[in-house]
Amino acid sequence: MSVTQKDFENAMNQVKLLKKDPGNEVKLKLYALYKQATEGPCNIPKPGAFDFVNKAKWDAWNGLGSLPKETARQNYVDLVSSLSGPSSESSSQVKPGADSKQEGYENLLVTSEDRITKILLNRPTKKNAITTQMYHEIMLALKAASQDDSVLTVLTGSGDYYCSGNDLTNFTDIPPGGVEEKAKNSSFLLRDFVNCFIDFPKPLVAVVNGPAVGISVTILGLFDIVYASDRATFHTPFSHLGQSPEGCSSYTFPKIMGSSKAAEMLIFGKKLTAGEACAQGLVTQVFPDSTFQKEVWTRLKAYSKLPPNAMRISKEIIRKNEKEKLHAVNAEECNVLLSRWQSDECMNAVVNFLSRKAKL
Ligand SMILES: CCCCCCCCCCC/C=C/C(=O)SCCNC(=O)CCNC(=O)[C@H](O)C(C)(C)COP(=O)(O)OP(=O)(O)OC[C@H]1O[C@@H](n2cnc3c(N)ncnc32)[C@H](O)[C@@H]1OP(=O)(O)O
Repeated sequence: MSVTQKDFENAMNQVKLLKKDPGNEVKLKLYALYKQATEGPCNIPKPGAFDFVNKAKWDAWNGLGSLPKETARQNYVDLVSSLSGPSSESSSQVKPGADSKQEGYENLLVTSEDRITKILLNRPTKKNAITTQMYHEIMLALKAASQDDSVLTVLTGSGDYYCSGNDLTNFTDIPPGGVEEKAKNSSFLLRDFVNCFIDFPKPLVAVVNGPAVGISVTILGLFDIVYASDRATFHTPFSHLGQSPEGCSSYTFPKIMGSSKAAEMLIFGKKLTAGEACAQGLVTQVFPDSTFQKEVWTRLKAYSKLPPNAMRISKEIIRKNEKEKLHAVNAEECNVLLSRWQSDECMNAVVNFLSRKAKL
């Protein structure tokens, strides 16, 4: 059976999550098959003999001759699946059942207990900032949660923050194709990431244990319930960063809180307290920090005993008329960001953040 584009994309994600370095020879094979599958036969001039790395890559790609794109795609998927050990499989195929902890994630802790799958952002020393790898891990965890035995899925953070948004060092890892290639890849990644939230089939709950920034705030409009500690704040400093709204917030926020309140957050970067966010409808309920975990989990355990099919079907009927619109909004936001990320305003803001400690 021939592989689909989705299988190919999944395989690309799996490669990023490989626990063990597969070695240079395999990496060259993967590179060559990827290029052949996406661009066809080698179409670039042979690098000079002393440009060792690019010459090795060119040899590997050129060596595939006129192998059809479809076959290259198939071979790529087969090669990745032969490399994926049991730990990387466990990230996409969650083991159903209670009290299980899923291995295979670097910066997430995913557990299933009492019919609730909890996805914990687990990078507290960096305030749970989301690296490129974490975007992939969260997508895999959501996919697994959508297929496991749980009836509710929870996203929460470890340490004092819920999440400080996109890890700004994601801007520094520029590939040989330059900023433009990086921006393009990031735009696809962001689109896929947000799509996972739009399409998530089970009730999705955010347990906002502390301050939330950027994308961790905007996607809240795609959750079914948002519980917040009274320590939490909600901040979307997009203009300060030379960026623009994502996570469908350009559509969900005006709908939830009205256009002028949404503008204060999304254009002017007004930071809301948990109480304010609740008054605006972004947060379902605020709890005192001292009893937050106990009260929230007691509530969620009670909800998890409700009939799962009824909950899933109710979610579906509540959301289904909006889905097409949300996908279109997501695609447009990602497209706008593609050029924002290449702007001087954005680059300067990122450089300022990354160099701030050096200035102290
Ligand atoms: C070319 C195109 C590439 C594009 C790639 C994009 C990919 C998809 C993008 C999706 C769109 C998302 C947008 C957003 O989320 S915008 C919001 C981004 N986040 C921020 O601007 C927050 C930045 N952080 C802060 O302002 C402060 O750190 C914070 C207020 C959160 C906490 O301050 P505090 O003083 O309490 O603590 P520290 O600053 O000392 O933080 C502790 C350590 O954590 C590191 N940290 C925190 N947040 C981030 C972050 N977002 N990115 C990277 N690193 C972060 C911080 O540097 C400290 O680290 P060190 O101890 O090592 O210095």
